[in-house]
Amino acid sequence: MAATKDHDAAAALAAFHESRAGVRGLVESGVNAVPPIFLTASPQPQSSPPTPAAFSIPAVDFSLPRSDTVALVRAAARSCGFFHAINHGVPSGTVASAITAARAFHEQPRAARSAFYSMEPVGAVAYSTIPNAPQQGAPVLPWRDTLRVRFGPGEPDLGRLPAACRDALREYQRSLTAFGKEMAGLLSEALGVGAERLEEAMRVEGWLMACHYYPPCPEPERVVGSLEHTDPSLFTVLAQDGVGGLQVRRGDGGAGGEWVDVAPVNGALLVNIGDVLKQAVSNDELKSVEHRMVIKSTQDARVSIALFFNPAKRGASDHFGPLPELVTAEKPAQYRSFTVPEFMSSRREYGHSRSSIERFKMSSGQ
Ligand SMILES: O=C(O)CCC(=O)C(=O)O
Ligand SMILES: [Fe+2]
Repeated sequence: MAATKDHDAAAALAAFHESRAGVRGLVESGVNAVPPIFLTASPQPQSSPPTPAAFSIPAVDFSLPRSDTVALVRAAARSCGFFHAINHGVPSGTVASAITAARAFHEQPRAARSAFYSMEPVGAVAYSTIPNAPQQGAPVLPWRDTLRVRFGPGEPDLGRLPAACRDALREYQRSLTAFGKEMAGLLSEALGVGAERLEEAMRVEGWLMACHYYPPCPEPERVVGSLEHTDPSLFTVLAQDGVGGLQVRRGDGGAGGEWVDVAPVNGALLVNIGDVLKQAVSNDELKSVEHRMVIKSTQDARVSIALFFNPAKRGASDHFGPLPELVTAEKPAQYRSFTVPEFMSSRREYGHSRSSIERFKMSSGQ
């Protein structure tokens, strides 16, 4: 019985990928019931339960005197792990054009976008519905299509992308690179190790971009946009439209925390701390917080763009571990050092487990 079910799911998954049209393709063809490979065993609440004290993601204003901005980054990165960057210097038109371009890519006619459908990157580009990491009760697929673009190392091969989308995404990545350098300096100062420390240690680059498209769903509570996960990055910067659906886990980062909605803030960029910064640098001073996507709408598609900042130093001898300045007799190193390729191979690019944390965690007595 179970074997038949597995076989059916594998066949349905293969047929879905062969359609090369993504979840958007299903919606275009007028499905009014969600196919089983998208169904979750535990229906998702579309809104977080009302919290006793209203919760909102902290804002960090980049136009304040620098020491004030650093203090806000420090407080947010230690408590919530997420913050909205405001007055961040990235032109609002650049962000808006990138969101429009990502939407245009995902909404172009089926035949045009299916030419890009690929699980693995072709050149710098892959467009697909990325399966969920296998997990008890989790659906095989999320209700989401993703265009991944790799901007480095070297010159990205973006020639195959439609011109409108190519130019806007390139411009956005260029602008975000400057923002990311600024962010790295602020985080470095927030850790008390001097503004240049992170950059000198690892060279911080935002090379991997994920343009997500969450189509409207006829039965939103029965699917997931993204399973809960932490990001395999130093930090991630997210631009999103106004539809919403992102939730973060509050509390100590453990499995018991409640889920709360992250309401989109017009003009803000959402920054979150990833596992590489938490572990390989901060020695658990900063928080890498679990988040997930629920589908909110039966009408509107949601678009978001995640840019993952990571060390550009990726050689076999480039080992990263807790910064020596942050290791003390009272707080010994919580993680052993690792190379970026070692870290990435310990989890999928969009992995949903925290196994990498366990893998690099020092066991007592080590
Ligand atoms: O689309 C979103 O808001 C979240 C995406 C995300 O968490 C990711 O790409 O890691
Ligand atoms: Fe994420």
